Amino acid sequence: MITVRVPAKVNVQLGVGGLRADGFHDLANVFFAVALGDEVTATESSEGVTLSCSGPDADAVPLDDSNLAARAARLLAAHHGIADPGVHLHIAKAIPVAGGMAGGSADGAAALVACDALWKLETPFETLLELAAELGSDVPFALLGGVALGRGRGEILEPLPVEGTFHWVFAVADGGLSTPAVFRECDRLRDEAGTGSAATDVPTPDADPALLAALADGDAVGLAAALANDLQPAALSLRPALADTLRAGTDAGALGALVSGSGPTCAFLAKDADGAAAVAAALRASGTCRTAHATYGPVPGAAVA
Ligand SMILES: C[C@](O)(CO)[C@H](O)COP(=O)(O)OP(=O)(O)OC[C@H]1O[C@@H](n2ccc(N)nc2=O)[C@H](O)[C@@H]1O
Ligand SMILES: Nc1ncnc2c1ncn2[C@@H]1O[C@H](COP(=O)(O)OP(=O)(O)OP(=O)(O)O)[C@@H](O)[C@H]1O
Repeated sequence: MITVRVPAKVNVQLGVGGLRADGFHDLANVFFAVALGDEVTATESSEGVTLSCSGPDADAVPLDDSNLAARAARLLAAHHGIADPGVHLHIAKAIPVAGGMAGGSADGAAALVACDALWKLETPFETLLELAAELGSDVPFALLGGVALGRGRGEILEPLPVEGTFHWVFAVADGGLSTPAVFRECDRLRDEAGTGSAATDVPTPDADPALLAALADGDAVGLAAALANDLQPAALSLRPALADTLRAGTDAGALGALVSGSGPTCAFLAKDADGAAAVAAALRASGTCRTAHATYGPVPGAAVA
């Protein structure tokens, strides 16, 4: 039996370029791995690839072959020519489902690492990264962890230097948002703005030097000032009540706030651990979210516990 711990992510910068011919967008995606995470346990089985899930959101997690953990197990087996893989994967789910924190991607990355260890395959890390990119744009980062710049559709990763620990709060919404729907709404808003086509007139984004410097210096105030998410207007357009959540967190003393990835989870940067606990308590009392968690990062990527 192998248990793998895997982090959720927040995008401290999510620059979204034009819509590509393949339906994806080029990104300048600064991923940041946080301690709020899932655990995936792989056990030998003679009954094919099977799944179970526990945690408050377990009912929202599909237990069929669409689950990214099952897809990861099958992909790894196919890569090694294993015709009839057998594994039971149990997901202990703490990452909000469809929350913009890459929960499914995290489980896919964790399943790659867990099955690789269970089946004693010793797959090179570079190969695991390639398999991860086949599963989804966010999956390679869940393997890598830390802080990294993702280019292309987010899968071409460059680790970034970071100093110290940053303290975060995540406000979990009722219900999720569909990632493709949020990208579509981003394009629709851009087309509607009359500044050109969302497909052809959006420059390729780049990482913000001020944000990179704040990360490298361990400067929470500087990072808070540089937080930026091009998907935020789209998430707010689809879920206007998120503006109340963002305001409640900043009113409670957060240094900075933004929608996490495609949302609807909102992320708040705090001064220190006590500040994060206070912001989380205020958010829980505000009635503007289902719950709120204080956590920290960066933390490593998917690894055997
Ligand atoms: C919003 C982010 O979470 C930020 O990290 C990611 O960009 C989304 O990554 P993901 O959930 O792994 O997404 P994928 O499973 O690769 O793609 C789902 C869908 O999201 C849209 N998508 C995703 C990534 C990207 N760079 N451009 C896109 O337009 C596409 O419609 C795609 O069909
Ligand atoms: N292991 C999994 N855990 C949760 N959802 C999964 C999983 N595998 C597949 N899914 C499906 O993926 C959908 C998106 O879930 P997920 O939690 O990955 O969203 P997300 O965090 O918004 O993703 P991202 O931030 O990568 O865009 C779910 O609604 C569910 O149908």
